[in-house]
Amino acid sequence: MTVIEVSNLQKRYGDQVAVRDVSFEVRPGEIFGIVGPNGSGKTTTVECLTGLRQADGGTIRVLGLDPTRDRAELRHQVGIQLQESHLPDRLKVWEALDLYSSFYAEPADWRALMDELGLTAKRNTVFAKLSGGQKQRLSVALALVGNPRIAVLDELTTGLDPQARRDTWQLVRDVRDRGVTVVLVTHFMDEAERLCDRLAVVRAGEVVAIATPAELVARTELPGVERPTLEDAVLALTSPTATGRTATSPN
Ligand SMILES: Nc1ncnc2c1ncn2[C@@H]1O[C@H](COP(=O)(O)OP(=O)(O)OP(=O)(O)O)[C@@H](O)[C@H]1O
Repeated sequence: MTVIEVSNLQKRYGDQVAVRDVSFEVRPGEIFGIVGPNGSGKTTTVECLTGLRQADGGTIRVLGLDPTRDRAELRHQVGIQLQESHLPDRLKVWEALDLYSSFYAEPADWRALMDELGLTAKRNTVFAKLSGGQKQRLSVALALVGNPRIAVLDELTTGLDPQARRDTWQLVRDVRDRGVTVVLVTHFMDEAERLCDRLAVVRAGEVVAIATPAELVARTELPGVERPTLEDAVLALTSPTATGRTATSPN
């Protein structure tokens, strides 16, 4: 059984091919990571699967639904935290959480989320006066406030301090333990290694490997490198000189 199925996704912006051919499946309750260089199509892919952008080709099914056609229905099932979230400058932290939770039939307890994300002391601070990391925490809280079945998190911990990163990882694990399936776009290999059950590695709009972090490392053979890391493995797969896909099938 799969929660998300992406088959031969394609997306162009004018002449620019952002996603050339992306296919993957996400299983229930897993934390599925998408990694790859800047501009390789990760954000575009997650925007297509959440219905924020319309694909030019291929098919996407999320909980059996089409994200473009069934966007209204999926909105209640999928929580999204995007790279740059903007809220009205004068909206206070608690007001944002209260407002977002009012959009959902069965919201999470926003006060508990505010607490878990270390925002309680900032509850009366307006969005414009939050630090970058605090804005990031708020965007994670807003992605989870609707009690979604799927959470899509794009560069979840960018801008967070080391303690906040670890707290956020724990929060994602807790969310997964409650049965939520997580799709996580990240540039941090420590995050991918600690958090993700499986990773899709993308390069120039194509999936070049799908495997567990440990499998990706085990497959990597680099001259002169005795114990390759996950970063070595991903760089070897995505460097401009890398060719082809790994021996095993992408799924
Ligand atoms: N709105 C847009 N209009 C035109 N081109 C875009 C737009 N959004 C993305 N692109 C282009 O599409 C390609 C893929 O971008 P995308 O943001 O999906 O990559 P990414 O893998 O998420 O990158 P990053 O790691 O830097 O966030 C890039 O070449 C980018 O310049």
